[in-house]
Amino acid sequence: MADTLTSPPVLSENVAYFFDLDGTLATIKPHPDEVVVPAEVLQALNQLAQLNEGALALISGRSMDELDKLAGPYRFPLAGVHGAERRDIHGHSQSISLPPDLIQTLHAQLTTALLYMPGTELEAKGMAFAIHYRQAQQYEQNIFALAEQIVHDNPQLSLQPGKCVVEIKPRGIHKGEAISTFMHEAPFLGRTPIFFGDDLTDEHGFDVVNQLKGVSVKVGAGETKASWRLATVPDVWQWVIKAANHQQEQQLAQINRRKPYGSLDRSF
Ligand SMILES: O=P(O)(O)OC[C@H]1O[C@H](O[C@H]2O[C@H](CO)[C@@H](O)[C@H](O)[C@H]2O)[C@H](O)[C@@H](O)[C@@H]1O
Repeated sequence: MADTLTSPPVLSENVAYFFDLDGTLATIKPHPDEVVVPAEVLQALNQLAQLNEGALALISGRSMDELDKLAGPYRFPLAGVHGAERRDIHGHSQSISLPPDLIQTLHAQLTTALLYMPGTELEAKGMAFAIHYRQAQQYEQNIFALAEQIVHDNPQLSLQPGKCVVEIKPRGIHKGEAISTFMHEAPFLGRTPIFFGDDLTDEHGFDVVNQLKGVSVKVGAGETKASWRLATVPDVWQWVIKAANHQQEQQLAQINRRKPYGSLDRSF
């Protein structure tokens, strides 16, 4: 079927921006540690945030510590680990926790199981685990079976499949909930949300943004609930830079329109 989704419009004002990280602001790399967001994109994100009273958040499966490192020197509002952690505009953080003995048991169980699947990798994120198999895709089925068994045995957990990864996270946690929480508080409240994401975990976010009559943007190919599409991560970068420049020009034009005659430059 032909793709009917087109590039999202650049919005002018009263926007709340939400961005996923891997596969959206950063191209997918063989290993999670190799990822970067280009400096000019970070600068444009910061400019967008400043032009919108700080209403810009990163909504990611990564931990907030990792997000701060990737977004440095800027500190944006964040939802990490698919929404299990959140930091608001004032820097106040909240996170869901699981019993420490359960975390310890799962860590040991997963570490032991992965010894038999060389090339796979465990990413421990406190209250969640990502099992990566990008370097050992022959184990995909075994990894899913292992994760499904763990979730079956522990009803407080749920599965989050992704790109060459299966994640085990606290049940009921998802990006849609995180975006919804931001949208109920300043400076996001009352604005039109726009959310860019590329993966299954982002579909929860698209749902919420669609309900709020916002703009949902899928990055890359594949079925989606999003209403708009950008083909690649560099397309997202270009969109962000264009949006920042556009909004900056609009605000300058508005300021100039409001200037009283007396303040005109009369230095000729
Ligand atoms: O919600 P996101 O910001 O998209 O984060 C999702 C997961 O991204 C990372 O893993 C993925 O990206 C890696 C780097 O490109 C890639 O090597 C891996 O195969 C992908 O699954 C991250 O490591 C996870 O913690 C995130 O949940």
